[in-house]
Amino acid sequence: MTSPATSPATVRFGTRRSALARAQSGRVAADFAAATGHDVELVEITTEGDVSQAALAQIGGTGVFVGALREALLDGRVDVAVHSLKDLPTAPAEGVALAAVPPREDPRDVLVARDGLTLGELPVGARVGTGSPRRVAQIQALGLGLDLVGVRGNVDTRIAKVASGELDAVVLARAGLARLDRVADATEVLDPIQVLPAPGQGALAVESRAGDPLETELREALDDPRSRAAVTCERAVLATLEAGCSAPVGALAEVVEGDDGDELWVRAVALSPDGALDVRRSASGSVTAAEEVGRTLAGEMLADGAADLMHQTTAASVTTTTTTGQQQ
Ligand SMILES: NCc1[nH]cc(CCC(=O)O)c1CC(=O)O
Repeated sequence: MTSPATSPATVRFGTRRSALARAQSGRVAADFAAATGHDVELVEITTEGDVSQAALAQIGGTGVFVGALREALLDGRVDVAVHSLKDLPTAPAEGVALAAVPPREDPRDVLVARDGLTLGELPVGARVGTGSPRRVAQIQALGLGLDLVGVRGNVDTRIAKVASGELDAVVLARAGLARLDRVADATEVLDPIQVLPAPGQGALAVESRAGDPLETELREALDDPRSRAAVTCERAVLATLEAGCSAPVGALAEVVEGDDGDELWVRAVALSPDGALDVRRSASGSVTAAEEVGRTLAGEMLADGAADLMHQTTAASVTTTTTTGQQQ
């Protein structure tokens, strides 16, 4: 996929340095090369999120992964930026076009546990690693008495904490394992009825400079309109809730065949950080109105008190359980 001599026609794909990012960008670049005949090249860009050991929340959320790649795109060091779509802030970026959303991987979360265990088989007090407030809240809500432990680091590092016995289990995106050929490490795929994935999980964002002729080429070669509609809907939920990528919000939209053609189905949840309270909603609508469907759904969730939930501290959630909660 890397061409030895850089000709003007070589399209440079920016990637973060992690194994997952390189696998994702490498696949997208290879697919683009196969579809168009362009020479392609991967260019590694180091981001603040890769070098900082601080908790992601303290350095501005997962948006830190995205900013450095976009900078490289805008100043011409690369022609295309590939991100995990769930890491993109919902606010649009000036000068940057979402040229393609390739076909999405299975968006669900998985458990990687010792001894092949499932969530329900883990004993009370078992140590389960995740750095995601969304996963923490939804797993706490199951009432299993698990001890949720914050973890950072790449997929390998997290799984290694189970192998070493430091943790009993970790929760990860199935898509990340799939892209690293490690799905076999998963001991349970978490049902979205219990744990809804992050908006955009399992999908990639392929960005170009806005108006660059490459934008059209990338769309034609790589874009999957159904995947794009689903993530557009999910991100509209997130944006309307005014929740960042680290908020305890899950959303999953799926395109299903209805009597009159494709239909969009979406489920969403907003939780208090401790999972004690939640607001859950679902809706269906036209694929062509994906953003509107998501916005309307989130509007209903806000009317049900979703904003208060997400910003609660643990103490506050205890005192307001009977008044604002919709525990289901
Ligand atoms: N939070 C970081 C991150 N960003 C994207 C993925 C996985 C791939 C994806 O969801 O598309 C992961 C790891 C994880 O959540 O396990």
